[in-house]
Amino acid sequence: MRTAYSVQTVRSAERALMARLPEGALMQRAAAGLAAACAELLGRVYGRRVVLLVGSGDNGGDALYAGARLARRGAGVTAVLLASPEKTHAGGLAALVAAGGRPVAGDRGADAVARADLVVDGIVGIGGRGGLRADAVPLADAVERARAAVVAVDLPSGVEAGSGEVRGRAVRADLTVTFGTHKPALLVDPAREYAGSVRLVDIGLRPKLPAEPELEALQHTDVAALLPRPGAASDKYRRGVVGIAAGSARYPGAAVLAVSGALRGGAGAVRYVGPAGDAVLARFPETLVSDRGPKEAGRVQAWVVGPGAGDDASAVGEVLGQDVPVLIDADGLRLADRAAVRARTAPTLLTPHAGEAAALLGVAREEVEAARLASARELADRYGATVLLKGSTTLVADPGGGPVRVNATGTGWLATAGSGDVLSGLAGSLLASGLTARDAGSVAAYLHGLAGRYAADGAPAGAHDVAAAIPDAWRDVLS
Ligand SMILES: NC(=O)C1=CN([C@@H]2O[C@H](COP(=O)(O)OP(=O)(O)OC[C@H]3O[C@@H](n4cnc5c(N)ncnc54)[C@H](O)[C@@H]3O)[C@@H](O)[C@H]2O)[C@@H](O)CC1
Ligand SMILES: [K+]
Repeated sequence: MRTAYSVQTVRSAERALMARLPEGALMQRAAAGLAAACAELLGRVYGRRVVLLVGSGDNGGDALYAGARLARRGAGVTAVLLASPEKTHAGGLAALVAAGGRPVAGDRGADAVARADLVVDGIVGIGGRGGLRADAVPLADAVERARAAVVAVDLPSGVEAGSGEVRGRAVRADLTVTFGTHKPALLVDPAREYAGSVRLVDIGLRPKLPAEPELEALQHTDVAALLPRPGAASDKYRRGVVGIAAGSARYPGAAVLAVSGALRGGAGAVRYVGPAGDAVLARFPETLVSDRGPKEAGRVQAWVVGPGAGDDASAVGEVLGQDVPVLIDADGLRLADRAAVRARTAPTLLTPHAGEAAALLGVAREEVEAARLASARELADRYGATVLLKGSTTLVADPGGGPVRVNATGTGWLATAGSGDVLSGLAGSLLASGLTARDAGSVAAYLHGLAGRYAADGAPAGAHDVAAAIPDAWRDVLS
């Protein structure tokens, strides 16, 4: 499991660790890791031109000490100081000068950046607020124009460390070297896109961090441990039956696609109710098609409702009244009564994309995209339900707090019609197999993302290809 902690938690863990170490020891650990990553990226250090962008805080201190290490190995190091030398990290600046590095004032930074092989962004780290300040913006522009590789110190400067929001200009890095633990911005879009690849440097912080992180990203082994496996005594009913109430005369395909995901999600059987039974059977004869409403369709262990439902609210209402886990997607989100969702005692999983989440929250879509973490949490609390917010990094938030799951297996190719229907079927199937809403949502997002990669393999793929690739993703996780 990859984890990220809030800025406040990182600060208090750092304080606890620093109290037991000689002064400056933590910064030396950080700088050593940073310098090693820079050297690796450069290949050869001797004779290369390194430019440090140095803000007035400890983030700048890290950059200066790392720059001193590179200067001692023969790099030509220029430190662009955003603040006056008196307001710059004193120890770091002295170390850089002693190693032969050259400090210059901020207004000479753009020229230096243009000639650099490597730029180290130490403008601001976890102490930053509200995008880059005006004096740092021309440097960020110069960095974007430059051919140099860009390494961000702890975080790309300008992103909001704790939320992943980017409210203004921020530096775009090829690599971010972060210390002690990931910060939420390194896992959540849009900030994540600014970070490039991320390397975590161990500075000994882990024992001081609490058990519960702010964010969790599942890895293969975590997903493997959660996947349902049939035992010797399993039959189709014990493996779980998932009910799909989806599709309409206008959108029969949504039903077919939701069933296609559900059949690959581990439930023992898929039951379908709705007007698209013929289309479903034509494609998947193993489906149990019922011509009654959800209430009379027979037992299921979980329901999926909403994909392609159009404007028919009756199925949503019937499903919400049943005391089994329910996943609500697409049209169902609009049709579901919030009070009815809140009143449920069995788990509910809502799976909106940013536009649907915005409609439920009564804000603009752009606001949800800018503040994904806060939006997922807010929606979960308003509905008293688990929320899976789709996107290039999918988030899964439980109501009432606790770590939010973040999934990064997705690919841009998944942004294709019907792909969400497949995800809802898959997640519903996992719910029927007995996973919690949080686990079902995050495992489904993980498998769906991997399946998207297999299906696309560098070229466009349709939603039905994604569904067909789920078994490959499943095998990959277990191997
Ligand atoms: N505390 C610790 O034990 C450690 C801290 N480390 C480094 O220290 C950093 C945190 O240092 P600080 O608390 O000094 O804070 P930062 O260095 O992140 O930022 C504070 C400075 O940035 C300026 N600033 C704030 N917002 C800005 C903006 N929007 N645009 C431009 N400048 C802005 C402020 O004036 C302040 O001087 C971490 O990110 C990490 O790089 C590491 O050395 C590891 C150990
Ligand atoms: K930085």
